[in-house]
Amino acid sequence: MGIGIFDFSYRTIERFANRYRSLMPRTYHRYGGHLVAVALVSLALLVRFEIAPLDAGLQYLTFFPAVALAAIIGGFASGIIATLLGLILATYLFVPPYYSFTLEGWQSSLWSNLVFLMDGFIVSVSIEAMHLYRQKYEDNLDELTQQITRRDLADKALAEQEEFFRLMAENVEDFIAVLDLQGRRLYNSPSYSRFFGNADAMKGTDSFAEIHPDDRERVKQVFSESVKLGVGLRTEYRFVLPDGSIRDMESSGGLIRNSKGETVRVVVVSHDVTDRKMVEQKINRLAFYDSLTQLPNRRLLDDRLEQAIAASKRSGQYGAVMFLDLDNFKPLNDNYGHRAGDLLLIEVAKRITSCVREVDTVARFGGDEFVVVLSELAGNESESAAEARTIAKKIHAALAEPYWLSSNFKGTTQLITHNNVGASIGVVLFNHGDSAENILKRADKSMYQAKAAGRNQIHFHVT
Ligand SMILES: Nc1nc2c(ncn2[C@@H]2O[C@H](COP(=O)(O)OP(=O)(O)OP(=O)(O)O)[C@@H](O)[C@H]2O)c(=O)[nH]1
Repeated sequence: MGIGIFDFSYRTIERFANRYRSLMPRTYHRYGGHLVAVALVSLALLVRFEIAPLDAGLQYLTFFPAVALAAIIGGFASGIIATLLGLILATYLFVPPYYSFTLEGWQSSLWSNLVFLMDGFIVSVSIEAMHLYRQKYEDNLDELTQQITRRDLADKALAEQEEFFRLMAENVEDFIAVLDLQGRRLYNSPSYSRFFGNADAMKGTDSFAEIHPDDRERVKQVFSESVKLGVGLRTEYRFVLPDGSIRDMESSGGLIRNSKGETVRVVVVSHDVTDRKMVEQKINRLAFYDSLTQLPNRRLLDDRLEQAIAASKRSGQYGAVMFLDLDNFKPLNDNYGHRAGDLLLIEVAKRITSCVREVDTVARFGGDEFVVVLSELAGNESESAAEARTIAKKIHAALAEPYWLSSNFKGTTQLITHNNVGASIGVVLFNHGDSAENILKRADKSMYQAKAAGRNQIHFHVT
């Protein structure tokens, strides 16, 4: 309480002192305090002279408040000036019988002068110490206030960021997950509920569990590589939903690091690309597959043939191209309609495909023409030719089987049986890295020779 009142008085006086200083030009700040010291001591002198009895020895009630005020306003030097001035005035001008400077007077008042001087000094030093202490305290307080303000601002910015992130995560269509370094889920955005029910219930579960088994190991590898390298990586995979349906996903990772720069969390942002994949597949099919038979078209055939030629060049194994044109196909169209012809072409495509291996290619070249590319035949010509001939014969046999086709010719729908579909087949072997164009030309020529030889024949190109 006592300290409180003192502190309040001190601060009030200091406030006035600051006000006083602010009114003075800057160059007079140092002397302003001294001026106040002189003024205060003069005031004390006046008070003492006018009201206090001269011999009452009440200098402490007049001069020391003046010294204290001078020290508060002007600092230590002003306090000392007030002390010295007070000492001279109190001792030599007003205390009888020492109204003048005499040796006797000086000696008699030595002790009281020294005590007065010491008191003034102690008052001035105490107030100066308080000045310094307060200054330091205020500086610390300033620093503390600034720190708190900075922390408040940082906290506010963080809270705003978190709110922004939360709003973003909870309102985007994308899937946002925060995982620990083992791939366990720490957070899943509400969008996950669309796939797996309650997103909150996913907390702590294995994030790889719902990935298609065929993709799981690859995704795990990408995840650990991303953590190891310290960079987020993109990957594609499939989710298997609880109802067994499959969604194509595309994900990219981001890493959260601690203050030491170590990775502590992985943020994965994924989006459902199922629809895009379907459109891509559709476009791809339209660009590279025949819409009627679903076989590769000429464009894809060229590509597959180039690959087969390159592989043959590397391995030294022969490959073969068969050019196949159906015999007497036109009458089927004419007699039973285009639809019946279409159905036959679809069935022919299936039967040819069933005669070859996975590595081989069956393409629809156009109309009733098909091309078969056989890869990885034998290492010598005769053996390869024998293999190709076996496959060509197999195709002949498969095509010769009866067909049951539905026809709606001239407004009536009927089921027809079509027998003995023949095909003229021209065969070319390759292994020297000849161009795809030349190989196809030769195969086409051989097919015409097979036709010329009476149809339903196999003709090998002879070099
Ligand atoms: N139904 C159907 N017919 C087609 C299609 N593309 C071509 N054609 C027909 O297939 C026939 C092919 O003509 P050709 O090969 O000369 O007829 P072909 O009777 O087999 O004659 P050869 O080959 O000499 O035995 C034409 O009548 C075309 O209109 C198709 O996509 N669907």
